[in-house]
Amino acid sequence: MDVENAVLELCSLPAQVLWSFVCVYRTTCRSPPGGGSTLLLDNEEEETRKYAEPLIGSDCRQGSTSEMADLWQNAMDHAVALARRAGEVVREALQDDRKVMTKSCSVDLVTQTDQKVEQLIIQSVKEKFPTHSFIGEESVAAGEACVLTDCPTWIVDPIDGTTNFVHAFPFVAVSIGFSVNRQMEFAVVYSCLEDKMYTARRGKGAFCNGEPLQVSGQEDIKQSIISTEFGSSRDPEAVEKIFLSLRSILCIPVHGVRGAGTAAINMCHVASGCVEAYYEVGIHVWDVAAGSLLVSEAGGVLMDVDGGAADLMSRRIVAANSRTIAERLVSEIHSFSPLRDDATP
Ligand SMILES: Nc1ncnc2c1ncn2[C@@H]1O[C@H](CO)[C@@H](O)[C@H]1OP(=O)(O)O
Ligand SMILES: [Mg+2]
Repeated sequence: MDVENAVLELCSLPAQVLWSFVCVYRTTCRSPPGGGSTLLLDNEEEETRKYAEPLIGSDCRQGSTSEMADLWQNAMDHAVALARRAGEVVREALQDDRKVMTKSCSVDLVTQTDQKVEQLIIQSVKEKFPTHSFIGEESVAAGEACVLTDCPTWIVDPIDGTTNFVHAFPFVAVSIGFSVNRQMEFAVVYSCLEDKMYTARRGKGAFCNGEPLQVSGQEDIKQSIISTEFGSSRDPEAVEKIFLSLRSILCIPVHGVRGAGTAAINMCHVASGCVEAYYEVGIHVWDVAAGSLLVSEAGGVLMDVDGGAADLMSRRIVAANSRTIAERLVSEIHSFSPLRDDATP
């Protein structure tokens, strides 16, 4: 059962009874050693107690239930602080020469700053939340598995927009998504050169620097801006499909096609309402995990490029202000299927 729903259902019980339930739940829901999902973990004890305690002497039915049930606020606060620190490192690195290396091909770039920022984030999270899992762009590039389990998982792109960073093109983001039971719980995208901190918490809305975000209300694709990227694949078949899609969409016609050079910021633009939709084939889970929650919490929809359910591991995404715009886009996209992020080698 969902932890938060369980707590909500029990909110009419006296505080002492509730705390007993929490202790029993903690004991009974642990995974067997070495496998399975973990619902409540040692380091969440503090959070659990924090949100149970306000019940004492108060009637939870009068308003504090959502706060009480938010078990992950402490982790989210930590993610925001880490993203801000990572952003400082990125800004400082822009003052220096950037040594550029390549990964899958000559236009898939990485710098020492990508690696340094990912290490900074992962080390800090490991100290504070030692039982949590990670999927990090540079860790996967170094050979770690890219598998999403039910465990609390930090999905980290230390620099989304590395090509922009290398060229000092001013859209660079630190992207941190957090999932539990394979569902996004919170999202932090820090656009560090604009100093914009985008945050979202499941069921509680999306924000930029604390201001609530709302997707555009535009339902006519001919009055819309669509964003996408060319990505890093130069495989002729993929490039052909990318151009066919772009041509079809441009000639609907739409008001314009844009691309910030980072999937995370493109999705923040959808959440903010200045772009109606973003689509791309070839992205990775770390590019879109946080952005997906920002879009849905701002009132938008997520979809596969063929119109099915969005799948963060599939390397295909449509993120739109509405189902109408998403489905219209899908009808113009020439889709293809890159190797999934969780494909077994
Ligand atoms: N040459 C390139 N041009 C555009 N995006 C690229 C790219 N190489 C990799 N990407 C990645 O693909 C995503 C969507 O285009 C971007 O967010 C970017 O994430 P990255 O900077 O974290 O690698
Ligand atoms: Mg990225």
